[in-house]
Amino acid sequence: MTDNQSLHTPNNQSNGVLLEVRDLSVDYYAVNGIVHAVKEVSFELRRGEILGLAGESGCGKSTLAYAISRLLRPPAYITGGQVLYHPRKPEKREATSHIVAVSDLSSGQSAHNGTAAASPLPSPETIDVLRLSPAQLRAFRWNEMAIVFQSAMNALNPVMTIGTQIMDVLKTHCPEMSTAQRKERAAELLKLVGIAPDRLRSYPHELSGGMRQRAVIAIALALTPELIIMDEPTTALDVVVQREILDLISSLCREFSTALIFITHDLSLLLELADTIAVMYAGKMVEKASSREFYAHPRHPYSYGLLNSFPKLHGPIRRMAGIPGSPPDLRSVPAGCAFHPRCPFAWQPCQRLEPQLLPSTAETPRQLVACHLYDAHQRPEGPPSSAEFAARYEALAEGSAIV
Ligand SMILES: Nc1ncnc2c1ncn2[C@@H]1O[C@H](COP(=O)(O)OP(=O)(O)OP(=O)(O)O)[C@@H](O)[C@H]1O
Repeated sequence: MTDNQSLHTPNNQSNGVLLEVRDLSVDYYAVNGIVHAVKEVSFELRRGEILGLAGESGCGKSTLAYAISRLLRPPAYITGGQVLYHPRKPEKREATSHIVAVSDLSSGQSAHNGTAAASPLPSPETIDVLRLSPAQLRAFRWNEMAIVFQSAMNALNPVMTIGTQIMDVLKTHCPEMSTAQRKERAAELLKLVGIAPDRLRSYPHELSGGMRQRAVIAIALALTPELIIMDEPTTALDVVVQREILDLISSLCREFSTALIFITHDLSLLLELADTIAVMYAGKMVEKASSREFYAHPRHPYSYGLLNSFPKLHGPIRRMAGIPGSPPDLRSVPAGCAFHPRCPFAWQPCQRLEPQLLPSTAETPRQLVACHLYDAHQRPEGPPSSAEFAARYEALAEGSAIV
């Protein structure tokens, strides 16, 4: 990948923060023990920003996304934290004006007793997502946030035409629209995702996988949400169609300034799509950086290993080292840094102190990393160089002992 390719830097216009996740924790109360799937995860998402969530299978990416969208079901429980959403559009504020605001919650009003819905509040500046009532949540989900799952294209109703399915969403959430307006809007949405409007009359089985996924994206866009969460939306598609869908998602997000949380195992794909990359390991966020910074200098040893587990299309040829071992059982994560048993740099503090997500270096304050290598108290000589990272992982690939 070259510099002039699509390694985006965050959109730093005056458009501020859309979503704040603060110390969010989720446990699964499974029969064989408590799984700490998400642990005190905090991050901010700006309007129009594309955030890519990466990490090995089972590190908590989907659980985090489900928690933000309040789609978790028992045995999953949110055990702490906040999800704060800052709406922008005046018309959207009107649509969600019955949603309880943080300021009103702090005055003691319950979000769950229906009072808020019965007496509409002034347009909230901040929506406390975890405290919305089921009715408020339904409005919030469609008006402000849409979710596209991996299997979404198979979740289309097989006995309803695509047009009916799009128009149903509009009918439920925009009852003021006439049938003709709904039809017009449905055709517009299909066009937007590159499907000919005459396909409104098609049933899902009459569309290819790529077209079904496009139709799902059209449904997600129906109410022009400000935030879309996509969990592995392209994994079931072949690489050519995958590329087309990604280009589509990217251009739609840029066009409408829609923020996107995109989850995938495929880090190389994220580097092309996302403004920001967040890496999770064992339920925690261990690094967050712009795609450009991340690609140039992954700071966490885990990020380095992850990035070097994928072949590069550009730049010098080098060995793919991979990461030895496997992620821990989330019912009993190792003390200290959860990655230390697999880390080629682990030393004493890593076994007892849990590192916090902090600015990596003075020069890269926006690149956050949770690693003692960047803690001047623990390592006064400063973090290792890129060459040292490469050498340690090279040694692992050669089968040398971890230092
Ligand atoms: N219903 C459940 N009961 C118990 N544990 C669960 C349940 N669902 C998920 N988990 C556990 O929670 C952890 C996080 O799972 P999650 O699906 O969020 O990870 P992920 O990073 O999205 O993985 P993948 O990329 O494979 O989808 C895993 O250890 C998983 O085994």
